[in-house]
Amino acid sequence: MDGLINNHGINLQAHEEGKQCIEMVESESLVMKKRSRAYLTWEKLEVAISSSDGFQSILSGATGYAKPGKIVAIMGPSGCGKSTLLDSLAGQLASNTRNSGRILINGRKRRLTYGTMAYMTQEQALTWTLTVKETIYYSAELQLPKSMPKSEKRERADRIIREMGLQDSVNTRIGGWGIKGLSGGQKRRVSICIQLLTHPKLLLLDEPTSGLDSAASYYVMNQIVKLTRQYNMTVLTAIHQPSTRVFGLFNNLCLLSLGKTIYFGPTFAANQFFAVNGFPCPDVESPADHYLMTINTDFNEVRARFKCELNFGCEREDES
Ligand SMILES: Nc1ncnc2c1ncn2[C@@H]1O[C@H](COP(=O)(O)OP(=O)(O)OP(=O)(O)O)[C@@H](O)[C@H]1O
Repeated sequence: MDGLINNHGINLQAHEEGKQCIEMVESESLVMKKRSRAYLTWEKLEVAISSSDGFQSILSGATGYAKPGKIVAIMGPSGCGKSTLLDSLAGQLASNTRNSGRILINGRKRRLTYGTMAYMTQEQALTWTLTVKETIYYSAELQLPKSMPKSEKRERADRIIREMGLQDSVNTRIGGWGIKGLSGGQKRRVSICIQLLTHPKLLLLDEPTSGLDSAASYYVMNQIVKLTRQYNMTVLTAIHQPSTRVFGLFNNLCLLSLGKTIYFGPTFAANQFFAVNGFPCPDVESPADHYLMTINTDFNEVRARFKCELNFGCEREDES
């Protein structure tokens, strides 16, 4: 890992990889070859909300990329802008916001439409009284094209149910208040199944493991990793305090704090990045927890050292 981070604290590998990714997707010939995949880049995203004093920034200069077959984890303290980043990428910002910046798919500005993108928000609603099978079959009926034969829709639904490990619960009701049904982890998996029905090239997940214990979180994320590779999907997921095992499943980390990118780069290099910049990671169970703790407790120091203005990394104030 030597040479990964220069003395400005810039994560060189991530920087290079990001530049290459942007160059690659902007090459027309490659776009043609890779058109069934989604290379996503976002540059200098700004989001502000209208308030009584004008506009207040909630996302500032966010830049990053995501590649097919890989998962980007978006992490950071509560309220740092994870959902806002996902909403921006999905083109689903609330009407009281103002935004700017560039979002490119395969090097081009385009609307993320049916079949290209699926977005599982935190408030995914399921109908308590339906069984798993009914839920997925109805969703397939609603989401898949009218021209697709019913038998094909059901085949696809059955396969996704198996892939998310729900085959033993197909006849169980979703459940809720007063109705016994699925566990929290199984409900999250049903929600993910619904998003996967259209075989999206780009999958955005907002806290797919919220409320789950570490074993259930690992199961859910591991299934997502397998499907990401199998279908060559481009996946971004916001996640809170993943265990070391879950953290190890991600390819890239986008760490936000107060709407700014503290780190963007490979998960394996995050530890070294923080160590080089004066925040050595002690021998803790979860390095991801350590980064978050650092940001939460030493926030002023982190802000003083990092200007957080550069793409794909941060620049140290004292060396710029
Ligand atoms: N449409 C909106 N109107 C007003 N405030 C908003 C809006 N969208 C986001 N915010 C504010 O912007 C900040 C970032 O919100 P966001 O939901 O992106 O954070 P988050 O990192 O996803 O938080 P959590 O981890 O708790 O889900 C919060 O302070 C939130 O209250």
